[in-house]
Amino acid sequence: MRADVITIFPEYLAPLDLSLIGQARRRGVLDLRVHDLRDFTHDRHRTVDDTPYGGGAGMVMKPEPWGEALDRLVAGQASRPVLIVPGPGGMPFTQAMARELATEDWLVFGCGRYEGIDERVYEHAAHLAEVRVVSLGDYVLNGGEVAVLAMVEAIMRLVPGVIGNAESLVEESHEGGLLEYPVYTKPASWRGLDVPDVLLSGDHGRIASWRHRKRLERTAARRPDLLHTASAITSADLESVP
Ligand SMILES: CN1CCCC[C@@H]1Cn1ccc2ccc(-c3n[nH]c(N)c3C#N)cc21
Repeated sequence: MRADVITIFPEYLAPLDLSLIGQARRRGVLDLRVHDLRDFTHDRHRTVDDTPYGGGAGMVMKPEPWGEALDRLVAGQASRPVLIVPGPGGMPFTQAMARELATEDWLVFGCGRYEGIDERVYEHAAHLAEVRVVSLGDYVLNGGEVAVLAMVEAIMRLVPGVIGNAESLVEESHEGGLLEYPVYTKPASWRGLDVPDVLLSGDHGRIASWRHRKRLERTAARRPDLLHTASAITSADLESVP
C-alpha cells in the first residue's frame, strides 16, 4: 500500500516513524510519504492561506498550493487514489471504513488547517481521485493532522504484513460489531483482586464463551447502539442482555 500525506505540519506525522507502522515502512510493506504543502508555494513567505471571501473570522487555505500538490502527486499516474480529507462535517470514520480503505492500493490524505480548504480544491480533486471527506468524531479539532494519525493507524494495521499476528485482529473492539472483552495477565492475584477462574481453567471452549459473553455485556453497557447491527451476535444473545 502507498499512502501520501499532505500537510503544513509534516513534523506532526513523525509518530508514523514509530512502532508497527514505522517497522512496516522500513520493511517496505507500507510506502508512506509525507509532503509539506509549503513546498508547493512560490512566494517568499510560502503562503498557504488568505482571508475568506464573504468575510468572517479566520483564514482559508488557498487553492493554488493544493492544486499543485495534487497535480504533482496524482496527475498522469496510472492509478487513481482515494483522497481522504478529514473534516468535522465528514462521513464518520468507522472500523468498517478502515477495513475497506485497507484494501485500497493508494491513499492520499489532505490535512486542512485554519477554517478549512477552498471548496474548489475538492471540485478539482474529483477529476484526479475519489474524494472522501471523513470525520473522526463529533468534536472540533484545529486541523486534520491528528485525524490522519488516527486514520492511518486504524487502516494500516489491517494491511496484511503490518501486524505480525493477524489473529489479534479477530476479536478486537468493533470487529463483528462488539467491543473487546476484558484482558488479564500475571499475577493471578493482585491487591486482593483475582483473575476470573475460567481464564485459568485451560478449557478453551468455556473461555471463548466467557469472552463472547463479556463482549456482549460490555457492548450493551457502553455502546447499546451497536447491538442491533453487530454481526457477531445471535438473537439469543440479544434477548440475554438487558
Ligand atoms: C475549527 N475550524 C473551523 C471549523 C471547521 C474546522 C476548522 C479546523 N479544521 C481545519 C481543518 C480540519 C480538519 C479536521 C478537523 C476535525 N475536527 N473534528 C474532527 N472530527 C475533525 C476531523 N476529521 C478540523 C479541522
